Amino acid sequence: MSSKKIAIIGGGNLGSAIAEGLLKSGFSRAADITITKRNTATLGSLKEQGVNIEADNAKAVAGADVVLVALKPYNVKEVLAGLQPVFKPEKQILISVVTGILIEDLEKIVGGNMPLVRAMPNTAIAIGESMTCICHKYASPEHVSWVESMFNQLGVTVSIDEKLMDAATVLGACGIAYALRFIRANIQGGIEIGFDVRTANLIAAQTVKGAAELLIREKRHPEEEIDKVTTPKGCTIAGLNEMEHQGFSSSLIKGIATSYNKIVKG
Ligand SMILES: NC(=O)C1=CN([C@@H]2O[C@H](COP(=O)(O)OP(=O)(O)OC[C@H]3O[C@@H](n4cnc5c(N)ncnc54)[C@H](O)[C@@H]3O)[C@@H](O)[C@H]2O)C=CC1
Ligand SMILES: O=C(O)[C@@H]1CCC=N1
Repeated sequence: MSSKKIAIIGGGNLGSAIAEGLLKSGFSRAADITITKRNTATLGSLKEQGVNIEADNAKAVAGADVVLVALKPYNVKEVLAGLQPVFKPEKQILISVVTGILIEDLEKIVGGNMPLVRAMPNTAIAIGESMTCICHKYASPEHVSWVESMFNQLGVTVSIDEKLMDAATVLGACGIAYALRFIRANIQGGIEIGFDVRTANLIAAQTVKGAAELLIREKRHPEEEIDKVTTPKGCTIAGLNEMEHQGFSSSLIKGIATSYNKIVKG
């Protein structure tokens, strides 16, 4: 368990998920987490678990060892600029999970040589199953090790070059939505061929989990595992080929490129 005090600035979808994950993993005590939001009414569940709920960002930052920014990209610069006098560059670590905000942008806002970390987790962080990509500047090996140990408690972490951060946002963070849409389509198909929605949901989700675990645990390439399922003249290859005729892989690749272009071109 860490004794560092963590202030999460922006208690929305991701900020709340991170607080949930920190509590569930046992990495932080509830009393060591402060989460902020302008309207704190929606943070009741975290409050009940003992997390400090705060509307005043400056107060939260002043009492923190680690400041984790989970604001929307459009208001992050303004909010952080207002907090500049409260930051303690020599004592704090700043972690931003904000899409498209560069370390260079953070540096301009906070000033000084504050340890700066960009992290790109996904919403599975709430249950300790995030894929989190990180990069950093001005962070000592101890800082980096602490940040990695935090995100490792909340899933799997990989260090990447900052120029890949937008790609990480698409593949890792948006990827949760792509995977869920794939599962939803499976559920819809499952209902059409006879299952009730609950059973279809369970079968579709567990099957996707099993497929992912085959890659993660066995370190295999997907096609190697697909070959084991596709009986010659069988139903799997018939269905797979029909999916490809309808543009399955192509639509996913185009969707990924579209998400990426939305980040880099606006
Ligand atoms: N939702 C996701 O799956 C992921 C989101 N991100 C990034 O994380 C950031 C947050 O995303 P979400 O949580 O989805 O957005 P969100 O809109 O749910 O959360 C932002 C929160 O900040 C609060 N807020 C606005 N102004 C504030 C202020 N002055 N002080 C304190 N709180 C304030 C809002 O009320 C809101 O609850 C974004 O930059 C996004 O790009 C990154 C990875 C995954
Ligand atoms: O859609 C978005 O803009 C954010 C970034 C990653 C996930 N959600």
